Amino acid sequence: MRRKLAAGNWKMNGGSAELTEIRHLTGVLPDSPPDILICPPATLIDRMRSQIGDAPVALGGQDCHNKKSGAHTGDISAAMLRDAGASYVILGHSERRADHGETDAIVKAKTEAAWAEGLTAIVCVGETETQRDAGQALEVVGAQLADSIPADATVENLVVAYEPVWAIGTGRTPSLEEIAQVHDFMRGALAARFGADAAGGVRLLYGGSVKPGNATEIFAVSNVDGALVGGASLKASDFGAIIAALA
Ligand SMILES: O=C[C@H](O)COP(=O)(O)O
Repeated sequence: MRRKLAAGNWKMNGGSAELTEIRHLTGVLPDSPPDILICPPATLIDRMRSQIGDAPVALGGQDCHNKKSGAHTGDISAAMLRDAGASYVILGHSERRADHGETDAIVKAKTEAAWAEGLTAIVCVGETETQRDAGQALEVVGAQLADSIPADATVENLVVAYEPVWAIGTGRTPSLEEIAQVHDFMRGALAARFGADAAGGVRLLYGGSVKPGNATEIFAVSNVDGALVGGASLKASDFGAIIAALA
């Protein structure tokens, strides 16, 4: 049985003032919540840890370097994330792939670094609008899965997020049938590579314009085990409603 996961990606948003959102969120959690994760900017992880107290909310980073330490100005290692209180890290988000030229090989190296520090990697995949219009969505997602995920994936160390690039921050979402098609495909691809048991336990998240208004129908889709939420995770009432839809 896969535990559902509601993951919030704050991206490059949030400072001291937004820490109050966490206090509001912990006040509206359902009695039996799914797994909850927030990935704030790295500058906030430590303070957010203090704000959360005993609430069942895990913290994660939004990226890490593939090296443990050294002369890499501006970068953060998986060990540093762990030291700050993170247990997850998002890797290969399309914004990193686009803004920083991250290739599948780089994502794979970062995933190995995350695993070496005991972090669970949320590896992101997803096609552009041009690729979808050309009928290449499954081919693109399949190649990203094959080339971004290292060989020793397990139920504990891997989560996969399907985020069609054209649905991120746009208010547009794929049809429920399209989400099901990609998620079923991903489950099959993972099973072919890692075996049915491991693949059957890896959580598959949908990401891209998830809101309180569409969360329930998306969470009912085959092989959707939760969501990676951007904009709506910044507001406690919205993220709380998405969490409730998953509970
Ligand atoms: O990581 C989160 C995704 O990029 C989705 O962002 P969004 O919910 O703002 O569309």
